[in-house]
Amino acid sequence: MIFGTRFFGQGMEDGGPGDEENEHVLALFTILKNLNAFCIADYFPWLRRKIDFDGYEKIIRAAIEGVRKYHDPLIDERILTCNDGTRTQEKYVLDILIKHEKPKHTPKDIKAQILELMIATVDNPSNAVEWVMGEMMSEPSILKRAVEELDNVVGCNRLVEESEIPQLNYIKACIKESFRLHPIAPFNVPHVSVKNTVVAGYFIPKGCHVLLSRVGMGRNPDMWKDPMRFDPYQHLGEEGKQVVLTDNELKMLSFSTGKRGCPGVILGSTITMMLLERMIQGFTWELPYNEPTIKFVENHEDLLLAKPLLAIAKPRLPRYLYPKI
Ligand code: HEM
Repeated sequence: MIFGTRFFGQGMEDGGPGDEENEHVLALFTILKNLNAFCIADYFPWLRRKIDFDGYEKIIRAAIEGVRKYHDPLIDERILTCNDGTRTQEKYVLDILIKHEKPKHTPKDIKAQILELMIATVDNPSNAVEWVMGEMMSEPSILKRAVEELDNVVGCNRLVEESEIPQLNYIKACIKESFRLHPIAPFNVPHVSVKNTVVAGYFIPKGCHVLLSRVGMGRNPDMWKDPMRFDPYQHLGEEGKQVVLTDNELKMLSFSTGKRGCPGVILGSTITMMLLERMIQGFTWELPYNEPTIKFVENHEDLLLAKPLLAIAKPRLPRYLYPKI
């Protein structure tokens, strides 16, 4: 979508990502993991490259280099071919950024924007779906109801399409519940107040760093009944009412809200929904016999499942829907 390539490098023989993409994704996750790290040079820029308590500046510099060694040569080459007229297509985000006229973006801006889009997109959908799959497998009635919804709306002779998302309300509620109970990170990205202000009776001085706790909101017992239980029903509301994955009342934090809220709500919702729908429509899922239970334990630095979910998938639709098997 951004570059017009599925992943960096040649990939594996089976069509999956290879070493280069693994390195790229690992570097993106390192940046994300350290988003809230305390770096003294953020407050006193003249200390940059001089004092680096706990080494966070070094970690982030290395991770950014790890990402940019894949991005930047492609961006530089695309800028050349767009500018000399060899490339006329405006098919991908990169083409659009390069050809944008008012304002005209510099190569430095384009590289920064692409890096931002990459770190903004990579983690939330996969984390939400991994947790929801774990929750569904440990509570099979949830999985059964989700699969029944797909069978009723789509049937078993073709794959679910994006246009059907509005009719898959229960599955949407499962994803929303995953965003509530299992956010990818304990805090939202840091914000800085631009003027003195009062929010909910709290005085926030100008220049203050404001961190919203995603777990504090999503697991708040004053707001949610039995907050540690995975319960998609609490998002369903009245019969026929659409479930939306955003929460502008900030009872929980999925995409956040306001001027700096996530600009990728529709794309992010679609990626997450399609990933889960295709997985549960296309396959039955079981735990391996040597690991029959799921340990719902979170990582220390982020809130990913500490031990990645391991499950066995078996096709459940007619054979012609799996051309590569
Ligand atoms: C399920 C998927 C996603 C979730 C849950 C999610 C959630 C969020 C959250 C919580 C923020 C922080 C908002 C704030 O600072 O208050 C954010 C920011 C952002 N997101 Fe998403 N996001 C998702 C997918 C995407 C996608 C697909 C894109 C790209 C097209 C994207 C682009 C961005 C950008 C550029 C920002 C920074 C906005 C700014 O600082 O002004 N996100 N997202």
